[in-house]
Amino acid sequence: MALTLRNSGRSADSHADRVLEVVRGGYQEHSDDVVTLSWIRCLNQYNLRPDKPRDPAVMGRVLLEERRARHAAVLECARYEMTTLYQQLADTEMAVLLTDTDGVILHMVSSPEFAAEVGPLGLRAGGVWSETEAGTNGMGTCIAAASPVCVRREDHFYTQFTQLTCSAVPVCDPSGNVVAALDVTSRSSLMQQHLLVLLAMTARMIENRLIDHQFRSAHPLHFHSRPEFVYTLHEGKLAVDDDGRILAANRSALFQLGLESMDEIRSRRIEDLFQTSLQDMLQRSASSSFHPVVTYRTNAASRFFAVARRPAAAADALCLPSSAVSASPSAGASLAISRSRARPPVKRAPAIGCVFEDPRLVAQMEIARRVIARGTPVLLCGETGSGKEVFARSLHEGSPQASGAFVAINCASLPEALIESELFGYCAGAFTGAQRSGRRGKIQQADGGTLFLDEIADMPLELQSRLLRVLDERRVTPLGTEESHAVDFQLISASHRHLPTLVRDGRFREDLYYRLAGVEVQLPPLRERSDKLELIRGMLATEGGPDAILSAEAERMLMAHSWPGNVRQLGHVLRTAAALADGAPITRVHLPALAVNLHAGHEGEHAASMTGERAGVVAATPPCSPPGALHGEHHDDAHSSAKLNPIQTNERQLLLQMLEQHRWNVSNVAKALDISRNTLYRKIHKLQIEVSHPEQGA
Ligand SMILES: Nc1ncnc2c1ncn2[C@@H]1O[C@H](COP(=O)(O)OP(=O)(O)OP(=O)(O)O)[C@@H](O)[C@H]1O
Repeated sequence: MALTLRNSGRSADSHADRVLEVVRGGYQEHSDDVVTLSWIRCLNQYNLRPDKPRDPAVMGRVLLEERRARHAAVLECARYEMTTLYQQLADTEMAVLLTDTDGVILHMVSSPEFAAEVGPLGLRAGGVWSETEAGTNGMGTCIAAASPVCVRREDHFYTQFTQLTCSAVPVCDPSGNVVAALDVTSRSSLMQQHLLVLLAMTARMIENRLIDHQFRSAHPLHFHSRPEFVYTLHEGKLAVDDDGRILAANRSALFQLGLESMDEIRSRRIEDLFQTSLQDMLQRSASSSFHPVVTYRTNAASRFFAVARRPAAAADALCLPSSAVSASPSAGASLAISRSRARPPVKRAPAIGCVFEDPRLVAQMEIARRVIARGTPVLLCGETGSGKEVFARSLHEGSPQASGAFVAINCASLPEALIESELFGYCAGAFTGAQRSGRRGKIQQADGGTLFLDEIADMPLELQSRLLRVLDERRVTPLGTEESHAVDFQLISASHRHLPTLVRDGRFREDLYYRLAGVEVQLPPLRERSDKLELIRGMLATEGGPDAILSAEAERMLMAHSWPGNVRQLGHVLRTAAALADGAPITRVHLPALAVNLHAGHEGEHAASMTGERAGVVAATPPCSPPGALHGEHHDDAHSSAKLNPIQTNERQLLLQMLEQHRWNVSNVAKALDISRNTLYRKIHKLQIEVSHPEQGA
């Protein structure tokens, strides 16, 4: 009943009246609705009045820094995960926030524009969002209720926050106590269920990192009832001392062992839980190259797959290169290592003949450069031959690790059995046929540089979990040895297949997908690139030699072709044409493969784009413009977006795409984006989009 009234827009004149009516109307007695309970606390316990809003409370710099120092461990473990979450959500009108248990914002990730908009509300570092200060809100209510919450617009206690929607989850320390709230606050109230799942996953990653961070001198023990879940976010994780006593456990460990709280597991021995000892587990794990080994629950038939390892601190002392040791004296070494080596980005000209002038590509490159410099992995998607590897090399060359190696591995071209040793390397005598001296794997070769995993969709499932672990821990363990090595590399992966579909079909790990796709770059197929002419001319010089000349007719044919094989096919055609012309200008007779297509005209274009769709290509690049006025819009688009910054250019493309999808009906687009028409018009104006199309059905 309270819930119905709370959500009703008709039964009270204003938001504040509605809050008062729900709380005082006697609906609260049997309510277990988290928001109603929070309203009751605000009014009855904290004496807040929804009709008397307070000025936002914001902590001064000195006090904030003191707090940050006190919460240094959780902050260090959360920063990277928060940035990754922000990039995955890819919404400029939202912020990812972390508060301590007093509701003080310790860290916030958002666009500068959104930060400027919400700063006056107190949504910034130092802002105090406890329920006692800010009434019902995502962060404060999550802490008060010690559970995940979603506080949509009118769920807020104070009217001034009803433009925002917040979802938040608690983050626990290795003792199981709530130490922080992780929150996403945005203008949109859509997809909150989905968001809560992502937030919970991010909180689990932070909690797992906290265990590693706090118990570096303990043996980590990873386990799950299914072997493929070991080394993933779903694994049970224990920290065990030299005597086999359990010091800490993550939530999954408690759940799988059927225990309720940390108190039930702390100080128990491995033998109390499993039919094995720590020493036995360490030995068997080492001889299986750290693939999970079978063990059973003590006094029960439940079977688990587990791996035990030496403490990270001991392994560091043995394996870290001296530069890394001296650069990271703190306990958080594995996190500090990658930052300690950061070098300023090296600006290099792209390789000769490498053309990237399409504004979308330029914007994508700019974004990719920025994130890879901060250690975030980049996933390149695009049709075969669209230039993913060329893009990856170019990205590496302009990155802080450009002086390191660019190490590429094609997961589709290696036999499954070889990928593992190629990636992780092996020590002397690891298996029959291994080189006597052992071999450094590609991951170690990429240390200090960039690892490029091409056709990542073809990586076998078992290896996906090992790769995930390397990415989480930034350490690699070659086959046949127990010693792990700290590694610091930039990761770029690529696929022409639609990874979310493979995830849905259970053929690709979801957690690895999210790990790889820190930022997802969609490379447009050649037929959609606005720099096609520059590419043709640039590639003619590399493929045909400096003397190769194109006749106007040949250039027209090349421009009109639909290029199902993309840039690679263009290269072949130009090479063949230059050889056939033998120094004379290239004409129609030197392009026999294209002659048919010229007459086929638009049919060819359409067929090609359909082929792309059938092959499961993600439609994140704008579809080919429909004929007529909209076509003109796209040409204009390329021209005017040159004045925008890369993020705005990207935003503009997305908005154009939506406007086209909704046949330029601004009202429908505003509805789909869950913003007002005025806000949308302001955006359209800011992003220099000309709306010459009359609204249809508005
Ligand atoms: N921007 C570019 N400028 C010049 N040449 C390019 C460009 N992009 C791609 N090429 C050429 O096109 C060919 C294919 O490029 P690349 O191997 O990067 O494509 P890919 O998308 O990685 O292909 P696959 O999906 O088959 O791995 C290469 O020979 C490369 O030289």
